[in-house]
Amino acid sequence: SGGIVIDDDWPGYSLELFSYPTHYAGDLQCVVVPHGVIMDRTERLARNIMDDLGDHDIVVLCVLKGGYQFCADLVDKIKALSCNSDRTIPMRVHFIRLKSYLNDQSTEDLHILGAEDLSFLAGKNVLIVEGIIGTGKTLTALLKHVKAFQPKMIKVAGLLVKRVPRRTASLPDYVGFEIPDRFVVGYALDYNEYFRDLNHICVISDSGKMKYKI
Ligand SMILES: O=P(O)(O)OC[C@H]1O[C@H](OP(=O)(O)OP(=O)(O)O)[C@H](O)[C@@H]1O
Ligand SMILES: Oc1ncnc2c1N=NC2
Repeated sequence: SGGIVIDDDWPGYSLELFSYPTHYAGDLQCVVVPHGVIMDRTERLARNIMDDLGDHDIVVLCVLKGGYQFCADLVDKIKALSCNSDRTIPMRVHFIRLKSYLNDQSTEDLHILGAEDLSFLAGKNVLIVEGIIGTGKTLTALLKHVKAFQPKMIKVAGLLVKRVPRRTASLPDYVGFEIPDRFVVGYALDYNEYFRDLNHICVISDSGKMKYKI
């Protein structure tokens, strides 16, 4: 499934209805996905993953930096399921860094750091965990790279999938939310390294873009 679909014309929640760091006052336009809803959706994704991969040990490949919060919470939910059921999966977690954004634009130069040698993936079940799929360039490059090491199976969990005109990557196997094509921050998603310390997924305001522009 494409996850919870958030329509283009949905105005989002007003910020004054939630708690958020005061240093971001004026930098955010609205709340798109409150933290609590992220956690509840993640809990259900954890169960779906357990149902599909519950009988193989898996290697979780966390895509930094935008995926670290979703990966941490997803692994926690899977662990909680594992210690309350007869189906448990031993999980290993590996971190790789892919960077391609400057301001709110994807750039052409995608750097892959920490993924030089993924030979330990050979024959394993790999779960790639991403915070957001925008243009899909990152995921496309990552899948190509990971496939070269001949894992047994590759599944992708993406918290957010943007509705963009020409997405290159196919939809992830597990999607949290399908969102409009607007630049969002929070829950480890950044704008020039800011807003990772925000719990809710929000749309950045124009003044916020100006304030933290490089
Ligand atoms: O589908 P795409 O258009 O490629 O965008 C998705 C990628 O962009 C962001 O990474 P970024 O380059 O901002 O690095 P960061 O996560 O370390 O901030 C995000 O974390 C995803 O990895
Ligand atoms: O909206 C976004 N916010 C943060 N990072 C990214 C986004 N889209 N692709 C990468």
